[in-house]
Amino acid sequence: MQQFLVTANGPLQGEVVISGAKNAALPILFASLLAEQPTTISNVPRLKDIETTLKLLQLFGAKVSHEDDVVSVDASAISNQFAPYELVKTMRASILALGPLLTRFGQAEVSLPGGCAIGARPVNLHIDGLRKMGAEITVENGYIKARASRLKAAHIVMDMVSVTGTENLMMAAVLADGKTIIENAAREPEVVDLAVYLNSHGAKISGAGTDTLVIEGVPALHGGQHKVLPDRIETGTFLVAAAVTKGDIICRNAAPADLEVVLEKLREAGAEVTTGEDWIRLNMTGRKLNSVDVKTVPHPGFPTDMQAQFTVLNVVAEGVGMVTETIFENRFMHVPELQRMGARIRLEGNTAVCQHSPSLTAAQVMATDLRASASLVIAGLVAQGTTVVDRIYHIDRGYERIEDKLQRLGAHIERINA
Ligand SMILES: CC(=O)N[C@H]1[C@@H](OP(=O)(O)OP(=O)(O)OC[C@H]2O[C@@H](n3ccc(=O)[nH]c3=O)[C@H](O)[C@@H]2O)O[C@H](CO)[C@@H](O)[C@@H]1O
Ligand SMILES: C=C(OP(=O)(O)O)C(=O)O
Repeated sequence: MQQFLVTANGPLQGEVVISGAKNAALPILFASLLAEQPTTISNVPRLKDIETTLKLLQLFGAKVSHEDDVVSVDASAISNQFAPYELVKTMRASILALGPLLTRFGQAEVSLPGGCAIGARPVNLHIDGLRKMGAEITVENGYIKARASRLKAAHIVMDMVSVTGTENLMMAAVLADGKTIIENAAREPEVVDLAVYLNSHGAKISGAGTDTLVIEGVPALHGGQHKVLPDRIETGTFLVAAAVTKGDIICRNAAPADLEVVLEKLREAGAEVTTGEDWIRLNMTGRKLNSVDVKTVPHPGFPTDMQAQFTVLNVVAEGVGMVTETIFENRFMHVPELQRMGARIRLEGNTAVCQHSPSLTAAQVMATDLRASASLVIAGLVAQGTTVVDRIYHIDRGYERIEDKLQRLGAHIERINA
């Protein structure tokens, strides 16, 4: 089992290159199952979830090559449509195999997914939408079994905004017979990137980035190329780390437009934030960090995947900051761990009331999910002593070489085999 040892070493300074977005690369890799010719995807981050996805694609019979940040997939000869529990259990996004396999091959059997244990995370919206498109679906022994000779277009109004739910139904609709309309669709940049990928391979999707998607079914997708958009959550995580250490960093290969609300909150917290087309600079030198209230909502609101990092920001900042989580019912697992480091946080329902905690002290803490682990590393950057973060396999699901990137910014962080 690996651990991180993190010791405070003053302000983060320098430049960090942002990787491609995990939550865009994963759906796009599953979308490659729809194409009858080879597809090449670049700016793919090197992450555990990506490795798992590539294994799944190979299991289905796709030919896959992966060099640096470029993945090529040839899904012309898929031989089976079965996604087993052993691979699917670690990764939420594996549910995204369902739509593409079902719509192209008329059948799919996919284990119910794992991923971050931040709530119940049902997949009823995925199943209901596919049923509306004519699929016969049963859920037995932890597996979703779906069949349909050819999916039919439908008018789907989603009960809740769901990112992967929208993505699954959009992918299914691409090869369905007729024009599908998805209302109350997710507007996240990663949904837009998936639509761009699909359209560049022959799909006919309009409305991506709004809450209504219109998808004109086509008989087949062809090959092509795509570059994955930058990871806005990785970017935001480094910016918060710079803010709490009173640092001055530049994130390169970033997408400032996808992070507007987070950048606004960082400015409200007292940071000087400047942006160019593909870079963001955060300068906190000699400035006072103030607490900020945040409430998680679907895009373009404040992202739930930045909530844990802002919880730490509020503990370090002057004042009292309220962090309200409205998307997931169990996304405060970082709070008890931060409390062990001296953080003054009180949970009131779905709000964490974060008080300025004059001195955080190092402790052995346990990563419970991806962004919770990132928040513990950030806390370690300002705590007195050496923080030991356990179970860092969670962080490896979503951050590419986080310790190398932090080290280059001057942080003292080391990966050890415990
Ligand atoms: C791989 C990926 O892209 N993961 C992201 C995706 O997760 P994911 O797509 O799983 O999250 P959703 O947007 O689906 O979840 C939003 C809410 O809807 C609920 N829900 C969802 C589907 C469903 O069928 N029924 C249902 O009730 C969920 O339990 C949750 O309360 O969006 C989340 C919200 O921005 C992010 O935190 C995750 O990082
Ligand atoms: C919750 C997350 O991931 P997943 O949906 O893959 O569990 C995340 O990226 O913060």
